[in-house]
Amino acid sequence: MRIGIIGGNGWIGGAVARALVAAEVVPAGDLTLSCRSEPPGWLPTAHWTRDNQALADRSDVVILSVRPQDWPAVAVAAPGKLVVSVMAGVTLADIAGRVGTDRVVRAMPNAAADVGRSYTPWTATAGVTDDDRVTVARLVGSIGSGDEVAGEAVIDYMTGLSGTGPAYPALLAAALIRDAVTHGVSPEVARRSVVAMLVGTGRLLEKTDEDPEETVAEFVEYRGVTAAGIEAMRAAGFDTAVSKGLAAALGKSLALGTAKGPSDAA
Ligand SMILES: NC(=O)c1ccc[n+]([C@@H]2O[C@H](COP(=O)([O-])OP(=O)(O)OC[C@H]3O[C@@H](n4cnc5c(N)ncnc54)[C@H](OP(=O)(O)O)[C@@H]3O)[C@@H](O)[C@H]2O)c1
Ligand code: PRO
Repeated sequence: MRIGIIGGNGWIGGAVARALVAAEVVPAGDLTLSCRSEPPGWLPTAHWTRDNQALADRSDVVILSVRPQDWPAVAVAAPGKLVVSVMAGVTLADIAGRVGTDRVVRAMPNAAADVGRSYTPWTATAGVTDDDRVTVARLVGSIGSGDEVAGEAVIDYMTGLSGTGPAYPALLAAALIRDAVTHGVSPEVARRSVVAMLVGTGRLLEKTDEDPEETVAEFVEYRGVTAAGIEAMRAAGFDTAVSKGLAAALGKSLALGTAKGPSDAA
């Protein structure tokens, strides 16, 4: 299987390329990566090009990983080929029509792909075969875990949830560290403690498979220090802030799909 990544030098395209080679889904020599600027020096045994059509012609699977506002300028035909898009917002119908194939997948990874820990939901057009599904599962598995989900509405929503990856936990971490520092904790200790707390929480939730709602309820029932913190955060609008943030992210994700170019998408 030869794979091409349009936007292969980008944040996500690069992470996927490195993961595909590391997981031996594809040897670097069967990987074609395109970019607009000078090809970079990393992964020198892959085939680098600025010609997206040449990339599509020498690939069995084409991954689209340019920013949504750059998509209108990408002219590429891959008739009948499997095309996997990671672009936010851009619809299956748009991609199928522009590329000329009925085998299209929309997948939504996140930046944790860089450390093999992306959660990547994906959905497919009716033309996608069982063999294609195996291929997509291998691509998704190389950067972490994922699920096939029922339809594009789920992908549009998940773009603003798991697609944001480390962004919301990082937002929380930054607020916790800022507060700790204003209370005299050294920045290094604040950072180390908060990062350890996030990693530990993830591992714990993964291990116990417990609903986080139950974890919170357990702490609230304990009626100690943690309960005081949780209740004050909630009274100050924590849950509302999260809902409003996710609604704004969904709105932007949908808007990216209808934008026609850079100024429209800003
Ligand atoms: N970043 C995330 O956390 C994340 C998460 C989920 C999904 N996504 C989606 O993934 C896609 C890529 O995002 P990103 O963050 O990786 O963006 P990025 O770092 O800006 O990478 C995009 C790459 O696309 C290349 N490019 C643009 N137009 C091109 C063209 N006509 N032909 C070939 N290459 C072209 C750029 O190359 P040059 O540098 O040479 O211009 C750039 O390296 C987006 O659609 C985004 O919605 C991103
Ligand atoms: N990162 C990309 C963005 O912020 C797509 C989902 C997460 O647009």
